[in-house]
Amino acid sequence: MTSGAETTRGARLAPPGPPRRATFGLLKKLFTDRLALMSDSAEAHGDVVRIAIGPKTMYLVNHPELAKHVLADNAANYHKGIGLQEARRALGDGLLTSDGDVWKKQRRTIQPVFQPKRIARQASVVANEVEGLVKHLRDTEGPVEILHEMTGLTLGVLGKTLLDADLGGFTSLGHSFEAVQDQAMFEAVTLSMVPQWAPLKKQLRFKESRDDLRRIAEELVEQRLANPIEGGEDVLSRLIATDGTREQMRDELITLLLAGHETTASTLGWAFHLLDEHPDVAAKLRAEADEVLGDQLPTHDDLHRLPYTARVVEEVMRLYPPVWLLPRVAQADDEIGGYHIPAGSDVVVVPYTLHRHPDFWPDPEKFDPDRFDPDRPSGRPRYAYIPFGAGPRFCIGNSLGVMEAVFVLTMVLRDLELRKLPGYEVVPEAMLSLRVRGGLPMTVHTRNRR
Ligand code: HEM
Repeated sequence: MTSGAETTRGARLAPPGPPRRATFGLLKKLFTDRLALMSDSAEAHGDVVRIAIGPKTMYLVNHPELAKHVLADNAANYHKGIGLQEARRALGDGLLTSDGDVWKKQRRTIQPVFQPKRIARQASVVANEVEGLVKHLRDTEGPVEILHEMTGLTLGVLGKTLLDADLGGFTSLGHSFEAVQDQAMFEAVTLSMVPQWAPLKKQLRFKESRDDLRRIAEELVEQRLANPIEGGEDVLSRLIATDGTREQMRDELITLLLAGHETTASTLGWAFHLLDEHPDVAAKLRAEADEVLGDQLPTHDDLHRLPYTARVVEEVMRLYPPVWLLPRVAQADDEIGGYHIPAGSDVVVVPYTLHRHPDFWPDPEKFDPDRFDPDRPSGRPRYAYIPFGAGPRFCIGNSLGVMEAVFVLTMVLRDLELRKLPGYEVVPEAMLSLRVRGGLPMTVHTRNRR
């Protein structure tokens, strides 16, 4: 049968999608170009696409109203899916990967750490960390690898803001997280058909990295147990106060560090790439930084006074949403957009295609921060833009991530000029998060401000 709708369970229709005989081509794309797989499927088959590859059938969701159905209205019917299930081997039952009552209890425990007032109080901590980064970049001779720098920064910020701890000594953290993610994605794209005991280099690297993360998390827990903070509001203090097992505390810590660092670091990597490509946007952002910051560090109140920088961050996350797909598994039969979705199906909401849906985004490939100008009414539905997800699983750290990204861009552009190495090709790599393949080397020049 071709791309037209097929019939399952009597008269109820399955969504359109590539025919079964396309399996080989689909597998190849799944392995080598997952973004093209998503975009081409949406273009060819529309807002709900059925993709059958070998034993797996996935349903891709590319429309705001249907995303709302899966993520919010009928969220109880959907548990976490492809990629995240595999990541569970390293993350255990932390907030990102758990479901049901385990997730609810953990969310209640962690939520207070992310209360807006508490995050606002962390603004000076974030600004100080970014100031350290700017100094370091200024003092570095030769090109810097920007993604590596952003990873160091975002981990440092998480340590200080969430854990009240200095992660500077744990230099392997960034690499270990990368290895764990690589393996989760590898298992997802090979449809978990390669046994975990197979002595592949990737798998060995995964085990070493997982052990490294566990060792670091356990050390942090032990340190805090030995030196408790009376009435501490940080994640470690809260986890300890709720009497979780050491294993739960360890898994939750690993989860928060993973969820909180790579997403923000990727956003910043893409931002520096796009600003390099669009000097007019960089000039506007810089003018705002000069006017609002002067020679000072930004404060939480300044966030409202940096609207253009905030729009740049929003537009970066539209084009390159760090979490480019939101995988779920249907617990019971459902209907999405009039199509039948059997229980047990993999349903994947795709922010990458939603954010480029031609019905909601004119000239979708264009980098245009002013799309988010509140004076330019867009008529866009709320769920056309979901970089932080939606519904009960909405990102817990969104305001911290945005504050960090805005502070980095405003402070770095005020003081420095970063330029991509001539001829360096920037290629997206769609892993658990959407990053720049092979990193982003840039040269750093001190800016003459007056
Ligand atoms: C630009 C930065 C960020 C982006 C784009 C982002 C994006 C997301 C998205 C899309 C989800 C939903 C995943 C799903 O529904 O399957 C999510 C969940 C989550 N994020 Fe973020 N995130 C960012 C920053 C952060 C930060 C700074 C933290 C802090 C630790 C964090 C912690 C989490 C956690 C723990 C979850 C799971 C929440 C739950 O299921 O209850 N994120 N994030």
